Amino acid sequence: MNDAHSFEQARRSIIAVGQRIWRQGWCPATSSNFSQRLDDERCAITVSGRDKGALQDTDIMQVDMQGRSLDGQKPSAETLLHTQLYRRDQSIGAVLHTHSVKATLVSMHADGPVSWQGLELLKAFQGTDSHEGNLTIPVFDNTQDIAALADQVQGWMSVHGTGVAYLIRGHGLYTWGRDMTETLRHLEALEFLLDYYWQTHRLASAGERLMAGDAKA
Ligand SMILES: CSCCC(=O)C(=O)COP(=O)(O)O
Ligand SMILES: [Zn+2]
Repeated sequence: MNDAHSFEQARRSIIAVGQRIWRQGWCPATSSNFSQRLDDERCAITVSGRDKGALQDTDIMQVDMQGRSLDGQKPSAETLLHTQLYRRDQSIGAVLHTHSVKATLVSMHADGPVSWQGLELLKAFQGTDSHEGNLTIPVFDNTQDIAALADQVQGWMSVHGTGVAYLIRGHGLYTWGRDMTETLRHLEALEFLLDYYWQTHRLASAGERLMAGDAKA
């Protein structure tokens, strides 16, 4: 695939994925950012501040793997979180970042990494072929210093492996995969798992309040 064709294909897939996940309510109010690898040196990424449910061709731009604009447009404020992933793992072909209510709730509730096990939907993740598998994703504190956050993510991955996703507290979810189709599957599975986590923990804490005699629980 030549350069122009590959950028055009990335634009089409980012625009389509934006429409699909915006309809789910996972990227409100211009939040979220999406990218797709073009080659070892470049990725296509959303321009900062654009409506992710109504992306136009001009809302997708190119950056190098240090996050520098290659066409004069202003890339996503969180570009370094995408390029960290592409630099770390050559097999990563697409990255999706979203701001769903469930991702935000779970990120605020969890006081450490979030885990799931015993669920059939875990098989949606590349490399997991049984519901008996376990998935754990880290939660990083939010910051406006995205370069520092990218370093922190890199440090975590050096110890624990690349994994498939992470949460940023009070902010949202990052996930990735070998291509956009796999990354979208990971995102949808994670949204299911976050919903499941939230509902089970909410029920558990309501039960605890009932046991403690709080009639309003
Ligand atoms: C209104 S959302 C605040 C910024 C953010 O978290 C986000 O995901 C969107 O930033 P971008 O620069 O990629 O549009
Ligand atoms: Zn964000």
